[in-house]
Amino acid sequence: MIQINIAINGPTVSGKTTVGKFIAEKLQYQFINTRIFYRYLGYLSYQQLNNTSVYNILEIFNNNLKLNYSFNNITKIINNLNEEDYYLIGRQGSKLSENQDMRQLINQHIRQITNGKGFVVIGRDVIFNILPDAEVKIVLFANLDTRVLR
Ligand SMILES: Nc1ncnc2c1ncn2[C@@H]1O[C@H](COP(=O)(O)OP(=O)(O)OP(=O)(O)O)[C@@H](O)[C@H]1O
Ligand SMILES: Nc1ccn([C@@H]2O[C@H](COP(=O)(O)O)[C@@H](O)[C@H]2O)c(=O)n1
Repeated sequence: MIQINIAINGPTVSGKTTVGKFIAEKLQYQFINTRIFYRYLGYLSYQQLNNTSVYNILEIFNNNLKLNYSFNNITKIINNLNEEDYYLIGRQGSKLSENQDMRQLINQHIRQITNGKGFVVIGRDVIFNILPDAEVKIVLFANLDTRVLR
């Protein structure tokens, strides 16, 4: 069967993960949440004794990705962190995500992974920046009150 890529955008708590995983399971596609790569940047930065030197982290990140650190490997590392570390690397990832070189590297990496099709990719900038050529694009919306209740 022909495979495609499906990109899902939407604000926080709009249901991207729930819907994305559901679709991926139904179609037997692979699921990618782009945030994992930003958290991984934060993780590497912490491993380097909180060294936020952008080009140092960028090089390590690039080398690790070349060593086939797949989305699943990275997800395992991140999901095994305790709550405090998970929070800290999120903040660090957020800081580093302001760097355009970092964003380009992550975006390129995601494009490479998904080149063979058969992926559901969720995140803030998936539709417009990462996979503008995805065959199916979904923008999820839930109003603020609903999202707060969730
Ligand atoms: N259609 C829905 N109706 C009710 N609750 C929902 C619905 N979709 C998702 N939820 C609930 O809302 C919460 C957030 O959902 P989800 O993690 O899928 O959102 P998200 O957009 O991926 O969020 P984030 O970007 O913050 O990670 C979860 O507790 C989920 O069970
Ligand atoms: N597509 C994305 C995803 C994430 N980020 C940045 O990473 C930080 C960590 O992600 P969380 O969704 O887990 O908070 C986040 O704060 C963003 O700064 C991004 O830039 N683009």
